[in-house]
Amino acid sequence: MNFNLTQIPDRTKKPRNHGLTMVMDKGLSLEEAKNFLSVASPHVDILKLGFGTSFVTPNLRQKIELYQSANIPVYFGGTLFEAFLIRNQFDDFVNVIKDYGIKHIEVSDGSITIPHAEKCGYIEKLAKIATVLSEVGSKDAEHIIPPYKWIELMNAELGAGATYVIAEARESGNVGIYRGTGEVREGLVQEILTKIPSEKIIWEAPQKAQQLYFLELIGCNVNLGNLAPHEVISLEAMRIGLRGDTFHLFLNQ
Ligand SMILES: C=C(OP(=O)(O)O)C(=O)O
Ligand SMILES: O=S([O-])[O-]
Repeated sequence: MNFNLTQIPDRTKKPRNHGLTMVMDKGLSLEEAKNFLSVASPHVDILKLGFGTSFVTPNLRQKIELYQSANIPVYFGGTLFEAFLIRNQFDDFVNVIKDYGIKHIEVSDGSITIPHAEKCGYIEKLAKIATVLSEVGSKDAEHIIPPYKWIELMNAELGAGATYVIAEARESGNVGIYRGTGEVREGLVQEILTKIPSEKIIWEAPQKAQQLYFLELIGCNVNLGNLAPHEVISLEAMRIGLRGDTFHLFLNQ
């Protein structure tokens, strides 16, 4: 840190196993990615190349190498996994993962329906070649999953070999664990936390009010995901009580 300030809560240190900030890159140029890393690298734990952008983005290999050389694991958004799956190209997906030297994989069913035993089978298979993050929740706002079901799904996916479960919100933060307005489904979140350790959950929380909710509920070392690249530094300040919203949260602890 740049100068001495007392009463700053203890953040876990990189490489962290909790307190993670997961960032979504949905199309930064190589130069933008370099600039982004020059300021935010110490505060980025994992980087998602959002949805199908990897298929389209130029310089994909260099971008992946850039993040990896900064010791930041990269993975393809689960939507890409689903895009391969629905085209019966699971083996091609695995080959792409290997070809690009990717070590983290998201398994999701946000856009398609996969029988859950089958989803767990993919998690089990992929956990043999990489660290699996599995996502629970639908991208369809009409598809409401009751809390007991979220818990069942998360437990089964962790049991199948996922290292983390991601709680769906999309980039917009208005599905899954949130209402259409972006408001947190608090009962759902609190019920999930009675059964699943918070260290194992990455909460997608693209909006500031959502990040604040989880910081107040779980503390500065909550795992948060779908951060926009330009908001990483401000999140880090907010995590440790250096933004108006969290100013009093960690004082005199
Ligand atoms: C970007 C993705 O996920 P989400 O919408 O959950 O952020 C994705 O699935 O690729
Ligand atoms: O696939 S997306 O846009 O969440």
